[in-house]
Amino acid sequence: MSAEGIHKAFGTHQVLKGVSLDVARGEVVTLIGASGSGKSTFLRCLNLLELPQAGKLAAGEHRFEFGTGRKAPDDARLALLRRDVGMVFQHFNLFPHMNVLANVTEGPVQVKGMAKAEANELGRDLLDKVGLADKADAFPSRLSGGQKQRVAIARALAMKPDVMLFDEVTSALDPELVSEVLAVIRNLAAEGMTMILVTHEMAFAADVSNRVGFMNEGVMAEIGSPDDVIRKPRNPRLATFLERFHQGHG
Ligand SMILES: Nc1ncnc2c1ncn2[C@@H]1O[C@H](COP(=O)(O)OP(=O)(O)OP(=O)(O)O)[C@@H](O)[C@H]1O
Repeated sequence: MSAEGIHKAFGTHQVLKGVSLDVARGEVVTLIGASGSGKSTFLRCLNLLELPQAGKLAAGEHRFEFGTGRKAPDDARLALLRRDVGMVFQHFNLFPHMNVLANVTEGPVQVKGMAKAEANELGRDLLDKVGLADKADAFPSRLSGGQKQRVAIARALAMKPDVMLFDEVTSALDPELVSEVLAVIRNLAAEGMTMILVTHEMAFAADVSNRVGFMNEGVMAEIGSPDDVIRKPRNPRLATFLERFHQGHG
């Protein structure tokens, strides 16, 4: 998928100042940067949870262009895009009144009209994939945060997206639960899923990403291999960010 020249302002606050990103099929790209640099906003622009004021977006056969005088895309087009560009959030937002399997099958049944039996089979396969085969009948309130987040990942995968967006999906978890969620993402990467992640897990980012982008004050200040961006940064702002980061997470 690709985004070109994405601009986004909230009121007078220009949060994204022309951000571009091209992600190849099967590629894993991680976005890092200080709090407020625009990482989440950019990610949300990639499936149009936020509508940019200017820029272009292309994902599979979906094409959008934003700018003065252009009409906002209608809900039907947005829904079609979001089928193909799945997203997992910091907070899992599971349906509390549905068991785990129903949470996973809700999308395929309601949005895609998949037959219940087929959806259940798909849902069980996906729960198996995220290590929760034995939790199909459990309700979300009985799960740990790490388990909830793995259900949320299975739910997003149930739509068979071409691209997955992960927005700080381990930030709300107790430290001991982080690795089980990262392991699921790592497996998806190994299977060739195209993914764009925002994370503060720097070692994980260095390990799993094909490329890492450093966002600073609403621009993509640097993008390159994990070696160039995380391990041997040359950009002084990036070096300062990483130094502060390591001090804070020492
Ligand atoms: N819906 C909104 N309305 C107004 N301002 C917003 C909105 N969403 C984000 N912002 C502002 O945009 C700026 C960038 O936020 P964003 O969440 O994209 O940053 P971030 O780099 O992801 O930071 P963090 O690492 O803290 O999540 C912040 O100043 C934030 O307050």
